[in-house]
Amino acid sequence: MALATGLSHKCRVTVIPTTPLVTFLERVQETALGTFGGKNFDAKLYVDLSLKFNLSKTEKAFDGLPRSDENGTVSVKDLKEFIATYFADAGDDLLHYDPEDFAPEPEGFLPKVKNPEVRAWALEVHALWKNLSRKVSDGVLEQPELHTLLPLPEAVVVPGSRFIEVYYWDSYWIIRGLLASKMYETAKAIVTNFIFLVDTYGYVLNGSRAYYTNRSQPPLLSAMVYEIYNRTCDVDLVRKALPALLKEHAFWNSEIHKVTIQDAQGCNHNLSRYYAMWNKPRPESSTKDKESASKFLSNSEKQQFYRDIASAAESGWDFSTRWMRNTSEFTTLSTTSILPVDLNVYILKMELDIAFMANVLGNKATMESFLEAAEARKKAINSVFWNGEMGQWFDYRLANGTICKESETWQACNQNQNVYASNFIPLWIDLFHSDAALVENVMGSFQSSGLVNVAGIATSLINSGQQWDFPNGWAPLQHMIVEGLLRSGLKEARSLAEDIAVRWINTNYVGYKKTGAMHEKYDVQKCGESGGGGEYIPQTGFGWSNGVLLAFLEEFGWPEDRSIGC
Ligand SMILES: OC[C@H]1O[C@H](O[C@H]2O[C@H](CO)[C@@H](O)[C@H](O)[C@H]2O)[C@H](O)[C@@H](O)[C@@H]1O
Repeated sequence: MALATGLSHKCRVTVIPTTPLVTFLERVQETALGTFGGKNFDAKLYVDLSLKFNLSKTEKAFDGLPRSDENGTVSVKDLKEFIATYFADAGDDLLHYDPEDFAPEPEGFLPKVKNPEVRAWALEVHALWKNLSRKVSDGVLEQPELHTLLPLPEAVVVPGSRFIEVYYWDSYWIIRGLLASKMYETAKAIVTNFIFLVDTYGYVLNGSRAYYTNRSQPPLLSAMVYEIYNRTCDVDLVRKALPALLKEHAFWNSEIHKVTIQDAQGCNHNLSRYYAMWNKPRPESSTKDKESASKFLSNSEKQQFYRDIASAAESGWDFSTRWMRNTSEFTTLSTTSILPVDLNVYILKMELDIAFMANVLGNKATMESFLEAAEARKKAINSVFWNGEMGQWFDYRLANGTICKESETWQACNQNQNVYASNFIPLWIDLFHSDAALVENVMGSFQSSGLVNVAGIATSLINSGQQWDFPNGWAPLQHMIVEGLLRSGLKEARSLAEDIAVRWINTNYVGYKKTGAMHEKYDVQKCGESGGGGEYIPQTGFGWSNGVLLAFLEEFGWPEDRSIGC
């Protein structure tokens, strides 16, 4: 249940309270940092622990641990013993699962991949779906209060390494890979879980943990259903999904998300922003967030900063200079006062997908009203974000802090003219391809932007040390831009798309041969190198990278006589 207080509805302090277990585990996390020190410390590990006994017994034992007089530190021996006695291992509640629709070499698998070396590697990556498939244990269903893992009805595919639960936007690219792997039932099971989350919470959560209930992630459920339907023609899936999609659409257009911008002609445009329903440190990174917020003196400044941190996590771009007013100062993070291009593209896609699905189900009224909504959002995207001179769509910064006003007047200087891969995400949507001259303008701007590097598309041009900035390249961003170029129908765009896909496949391959793993992100300056930066060590596994690789190989294939590598 959301708690809302305050005067103006735009400025309401909307917070979804967390569970007593999460609050307790944050205390354990803080103690662990004091005891074990910051080296190799992963704060998330502690909020993922599940209890062996009830919370009050565990808390009593924790409070009884001997602490040093000076700073209250627990000894390494005592804390290790306490953890071993009172907690099951992180990940014990999500069991390995053998997907029934997995075949070692499915019929019709990547028909255009002719090179035997690439084919053998693609089959290894395909086999990773087995490693990454999980099902919630019966223990979680029977005693949910002992776990921060949330019960889900069906199996899931997780990203990998520290990310041992299902994630929302990752799953779109996981599903694209599963479709290339002909694992339609596994793909549908993921969607069924997300429909369950919408039914339960009103939106799809960032991930399936009690500490993620205060926010969503880039909304791609409709895109998942659309892709699965295109392959399977499963009308029942569409019938089950449509009510959840309508609910999700309402969530992203609710008071806290919707912002109205008035253009120079006096026309109002509604757009959406990220807005986490939270104003405290993120439990999975509580110790880090407290440290970052320590420079703020007042409670209300701290609360706003925490909301902006959680909202950046909601954007999937955690963290990036995109959300900072001063790109060299993390504490200027102001996610909630930015209207993001990509979020509005995803919502526009949701509107088009809903119209498509309503048509499949013969619901003409819904179809028409969502086509109208999509047209209005396209107009808004072009009025507020588009910059013809630069050939890009720029994020729009709301004036000074979180918007509390009903609407704001558009000003050119509020477009954030820094170059980000997200400035080109509208290309992903067919609606933006109707004007060939515009597509050519965007393509030229993209090619000269500095984003296209030897091993793929960089996230930005700013090397901030944050993981959603230069020199990192992320699979989802490669995929949306490549697919957008491809769909534009221009011949040169197709060859640029293929060129980028080949660079990406090469870097994935060399990285895999060197380390035996697929990586969460890559360094686009050096072929075969994984990415870095950010608040946790680089992860492997990795759901969306595997998905994008298989989707690229399915689309472009690999000729027998083309060698692979850098
Ligand atoms: O623990 C820190 C943050 O980790 C997640 O974000 C990153 O991993 C996700 C899973 O691959 C991915 O969806 C996201 O784009 C990454 O930045 C998590 O989603 C955050 O909420 C969390 O605070």
